[in-house]
Amino acid sequence: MRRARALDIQMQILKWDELLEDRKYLRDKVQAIYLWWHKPVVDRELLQSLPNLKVIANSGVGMDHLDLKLIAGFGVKMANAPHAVSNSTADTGMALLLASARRIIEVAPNVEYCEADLLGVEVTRATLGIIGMGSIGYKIALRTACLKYSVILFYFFFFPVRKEQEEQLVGATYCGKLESLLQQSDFVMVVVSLTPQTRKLIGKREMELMKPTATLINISRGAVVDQEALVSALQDGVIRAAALDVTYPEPLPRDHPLLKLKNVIITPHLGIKTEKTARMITEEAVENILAALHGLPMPNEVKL
Ligand SMILES: O=CC(=O)O
Repeated sequence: MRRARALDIQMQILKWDELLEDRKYLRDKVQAIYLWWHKPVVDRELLQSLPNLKVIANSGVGMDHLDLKLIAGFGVKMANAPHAVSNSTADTGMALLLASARRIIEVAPNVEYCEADLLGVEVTRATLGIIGMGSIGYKIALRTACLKYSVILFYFFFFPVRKEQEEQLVGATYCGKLESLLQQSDFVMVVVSLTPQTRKLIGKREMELMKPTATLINISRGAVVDQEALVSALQDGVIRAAALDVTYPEPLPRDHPLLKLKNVIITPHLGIKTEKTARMITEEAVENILAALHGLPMPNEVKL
């Protein structure tokens, strides 16, 4: 808001419900949309009804819920919030990794005993493969330094430029092939965005390449992992365990086979949900909106 005043912008914030009512004069005013948790749904009808719309700012990093081509076709700019979300999402990934390694969720209700067969796996000096070296992947790698992890990174093809400086900073080894990352890792952390190229990136074949003692952690989007293949892999001991903050659909139906397995932890897309992150996301969105409205470069513009 301070920034808004400095730039002499008069902002009127409209609630979505107000726009849904048939009040054309309000719709004509709208220049920016801040999408809070994927709402409202941005479809052709909506875009046609907002003739002065210039920018859509998303409250998170993933843009898979948006038809980017359609939006760009209306001449509307788009932005996400990759920096605001990186710490809380990396924390969620680490929490899932540690909880799965030490079987915390499975064991926690049983406070009266500790059976010998409840052995977990050690994380110190394990090998962690991070698929995706965006801002979240990097923050995970940073967090593992104190566990003396051997961190290997696989950049997916939409990170065409290697980030060698970051690799050195976190002591990571770049791994050119997904296959070798899967074969070497004790923990595989999936952090790529969902795109047509990454849909079901981790399927039956990829799980079979993993060690039978390995754990798969997904904090990106459910559809990056083939969920049917995952159920079989977990049932048949192809991999040790999975920890998922994302699934498809969300939430899973109550009778979904994943919910019946002991070697799975599922959290309800908790990734970025902290108070501080919520505030930072909004700040990042406002910065992008103001830049777009002033015709300035947007810090986090998402282009096709
Ligand atoms: O899911 C969270 C995000 O897209 O940032």
